[in-house]
Amino acid sequence: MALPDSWLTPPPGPSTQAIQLATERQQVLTKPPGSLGRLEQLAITLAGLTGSEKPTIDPVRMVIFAGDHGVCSEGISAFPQEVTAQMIANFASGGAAISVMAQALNTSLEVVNLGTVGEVPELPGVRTELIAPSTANLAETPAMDAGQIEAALTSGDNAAQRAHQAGCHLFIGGDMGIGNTTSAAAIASALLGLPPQNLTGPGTGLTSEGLRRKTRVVEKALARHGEDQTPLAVLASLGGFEIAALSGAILGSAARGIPVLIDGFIVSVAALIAVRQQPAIRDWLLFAHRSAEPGHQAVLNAMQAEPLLDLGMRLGEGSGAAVAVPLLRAACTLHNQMASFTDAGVSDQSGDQI
Ligand SMILES: Cc1cc2ncn([C@H]3O[C@H](COP(=O)(O)O)[C@@H](O)[C@H]3O)c2cc1C
Ligand SMILES: O=C(O)c1cccnc1
Repeated sequence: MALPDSWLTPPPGPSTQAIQLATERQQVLTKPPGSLGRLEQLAITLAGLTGSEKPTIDPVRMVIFAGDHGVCSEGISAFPQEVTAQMIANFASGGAAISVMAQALNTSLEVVNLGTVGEVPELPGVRTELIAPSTANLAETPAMDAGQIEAALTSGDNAAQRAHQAGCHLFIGGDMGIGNTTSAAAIASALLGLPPQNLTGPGTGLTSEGLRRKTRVVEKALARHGEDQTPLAVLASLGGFEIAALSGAILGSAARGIPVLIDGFIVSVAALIAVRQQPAIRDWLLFAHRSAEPGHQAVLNAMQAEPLLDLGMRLGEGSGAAVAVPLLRAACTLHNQMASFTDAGVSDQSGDQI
């Protein structure tokens, strides 16, 4: 299988010199040290990742990967499978949550269609990179064959390459695929060795009866899959086109020195695959929010991630990451533009501790 280089090569480390300079700068800005809370460390982290004492996240690149899931035939979503294709059109026409946020934040938004059961016409802003109309039903057989997973990973890596060529300083990946919370729960169960019951949630809004059925489907998929925890094997067996592309995009961004702002449950599961494959990429990940999907916390714990926001969001599309962009911008602007004690003629903290 011809995997992208980023799947095999460790990413560069953050710049220790930029971290040192940014840490010193934080100490001399006109505020009590530590008073900007997590925004201070965020600026220092971004300095290390961008290799600049004064970091920026702009331009930001957002990419939504879309694909359908064969497991929908098990009745595991509150919504019909056609919604995946319909939402691609909605992304293109500007009506989806992530489209509205991209417009408001003045960021570029790409949509990559990896294959849907419903038909999608050629639309501006939508790249058509069809792999198949959907994955196979992961409760019965592996979701993807070798050629399909390779195509999905490469699609993600190519998106990271486009972001790199465009000089982007932050990558946000988003997901669209009815049924993908089932796939993500199965992947997380396999990788974390936790019971499906702990990781399977209502997704788009299943009833408690629906949730019981979904949990049984994930249990069946895991029994079929077995014990193999190799990231690529888990992804092929239990994943989706968009989840694999997200893993490829995350690895590809880190390999090219682009920090990645991770969205909710689905993107975090894609990140977990990437981290298990290449632990050094963990440094390149910032976590935007805690999804209301109950499995998310265990996935965050596995990566020692403390997200910035906890708003009860459970949409996907990269929407939680988009909502956190102004926080990252604020961290950079404060760090870059505040005056130092010396420049502003403000007295420094006295040596006498009272
Ligand atoms: C209108 C609509 C817009 C969405 N945008 C993201 N998702 C999210 O919900 C789906 C996963 O939930 P489940 O596993 O329960 O199907 C994915 O498509 C995900 O991107 C949406 C879902 C719907 C219905
Ligand atoms: O947190 C997510 O990524 C999520 C939650 C529910 C449905 N779709 C996505």
